[in-house]
Amino acid sequence: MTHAPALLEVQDLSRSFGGYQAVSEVSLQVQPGTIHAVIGPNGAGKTTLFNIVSGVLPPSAGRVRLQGRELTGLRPDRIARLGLVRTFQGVRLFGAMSVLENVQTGRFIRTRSDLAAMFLRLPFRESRQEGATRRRAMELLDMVGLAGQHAARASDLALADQRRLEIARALATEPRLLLLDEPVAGMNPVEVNEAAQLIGRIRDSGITVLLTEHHMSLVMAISDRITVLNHGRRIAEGSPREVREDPLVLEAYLGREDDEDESSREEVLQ
Ligand SMILES: Nc1ncnc2c1ncn2[C@@H]1O[C@H](COP(=O)(O)OP(=O)(O)OP(=O)(O)O)[C@@H](O)[C@H]1O
Repeated sequence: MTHAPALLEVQDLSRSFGGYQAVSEVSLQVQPGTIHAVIGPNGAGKTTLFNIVSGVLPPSAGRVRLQGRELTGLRPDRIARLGLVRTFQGVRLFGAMSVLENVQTGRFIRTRSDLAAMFLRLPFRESRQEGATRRRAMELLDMVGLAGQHAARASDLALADQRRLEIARALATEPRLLLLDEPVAGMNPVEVNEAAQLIGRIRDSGITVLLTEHHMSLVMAISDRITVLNHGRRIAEGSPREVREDPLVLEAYLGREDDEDESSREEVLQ
């Protein structure tokens, strides 16, 4: 089987904190048009990997490329303009702004003067560009199921809706690759199901998704490919079925007697 060139290439990435090696020589390739998950027990290095890929942290060694373009060492806003954007485990919205305005801030990474006007609440003309931005923002709110709440304050939304809004704002930057950091943490089963459908729709709209998540049944249900980390190292990669049956993966989850996360240990066996 021949693969299209990878959209994201992570090559021999390492990161240490003091003497502690949080990520060790991790390589992975994300194919365009896929949902690719990075999983692993607590402390495996998933967030550190995401922080490096999105420019929040520099690596100690290794490189990151998007469509062959070097991202290593670039700042997050520059990386976002090149087409890679992320959400965070803890939701980071502009709480005092409306739902619609939050999505518009994502769009404005390409038009900074409008962004400044909005932050300063300057009366800015409804230019043709601004009108288009607003329409696109409403389309994205519709896609994530929040169009009816566009005028609400972001901080008044329930957690699941805040996560949806964060995704809409990220999509407003028109990414090629969307990184989702634990997108369903704290959600109930109905919300998880809705989030799974949304992530599928995002992939089907042509945006590649790289996500990390502890919710194993979600990961197994929606991922095209899964990379497994343990103690900072890549221990497995493959389809959900291959990963689920990999003895090294089972050992990584089962072999930790001190692991309090019973649910993920049981779920990985499903
Ligand atoms: N800024 C930091 N300073 C020191 N150690 C850190 C720092 N960030 C992460 N670590 C350590 O690196 C290791 C990997 O952490 P990381 O948060 O990347 O794991 P994770 O797989 O995302 O875990 P979780 O699933 O619990 O979020 C952990 O042992 C963590 O304590």
